[in-house]
Amino acid sequence: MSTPFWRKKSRQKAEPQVQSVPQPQPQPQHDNDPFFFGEEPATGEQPAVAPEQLAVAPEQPAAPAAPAGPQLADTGLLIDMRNIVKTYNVGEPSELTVLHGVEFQAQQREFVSIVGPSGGGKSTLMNLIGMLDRPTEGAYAFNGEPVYAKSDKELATYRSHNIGFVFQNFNLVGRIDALQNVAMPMMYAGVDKKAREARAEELLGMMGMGERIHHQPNELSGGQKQRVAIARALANDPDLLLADEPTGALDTKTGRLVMDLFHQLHDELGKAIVLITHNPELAEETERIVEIIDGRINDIREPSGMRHEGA
Ligand SMILES: Nc1ncnc2c1ncn2[C@@H]1O[C@H](COP(=O)(O)OP(=O)(O)OP(=O)(O)O)[C@@H](O)[C@H]1O
Repeated sequence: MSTPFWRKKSRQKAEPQVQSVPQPQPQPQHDNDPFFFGEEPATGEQPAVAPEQLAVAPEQPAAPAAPAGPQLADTGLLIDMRNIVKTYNVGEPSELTVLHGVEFQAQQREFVSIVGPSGGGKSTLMNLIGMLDRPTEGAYAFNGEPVYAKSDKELATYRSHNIGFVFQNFNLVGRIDALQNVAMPMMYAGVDKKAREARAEELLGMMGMGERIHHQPNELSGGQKQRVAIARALANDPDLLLADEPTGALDTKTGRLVMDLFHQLHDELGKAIVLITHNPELAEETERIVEIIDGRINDIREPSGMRHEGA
């Protein structure tokens, strides 16, 4: 059998460099809705669905005067997170530190998986990578830009242009069709109706969903819903796709097709992908496997089994 297409590339891994930085400041909690694309659609249009259907907070709190926190040197990395500590319920009896000084980096166009036992902090880290939440301590540069220097409002806009989310349960908006689901992030980004519907149609076509563009989510199979969700994640042409157990709700064969799509997006469109998975075989298909146990990085390895020093 010939080598699968996702095995064919090799990449040079640059060593990240970090400047010494001032002490971080705790940050206020952030709106953590991945489908909040900004306060109002930048087109000035009324959204096709009410904000509550989108789980979009209709009124955002005034942007906090966020301290910039520590600054990282621009290393050329896509993701550069340093000393990330996340404590939930600070100061309450239920206070719980879930991430203990995590260092997480990803190269441009890298396909990384995050694995580890349940409760270890994978989704917490994903929420931080996805800018859905802020850490208690730590620094994060995305494409060289300091993330925590941005207000919540700026972050929502920045996130919608740079990161596409794919979840286990698809998170499509019901009662609107596939085309409108995929077009929605573009409406919030200010793309006019004709252009966004044309792009949504193109993306759905790329996902093999060209025949289903006017189907609503409840008229689609699980695999089809996930393909619509992936098309939506691509709407604003982000550099990064964040996928949390994207095959978890699918049967093996359909999950395989979805995973092949991710490989295609990585290889053909150059998307960086961070995949959270409990499936070791899927993790083995990625370029680097990061294992988190009890809120700490336990191991970083390549699928060949080669270990990185300092893991
Ligand atoms: N919003 C929150 N408030 C308080 N505790 C939380 C919150 N979110 C997560 N936790 C706790 O943080 C810990 C890590 O949870 P997290 O969901 O990040 O783990 P995980 O590795 O993704 O687990 P799984 O594989 O089961 O999804 C758990 O003990 C969880 O109960």
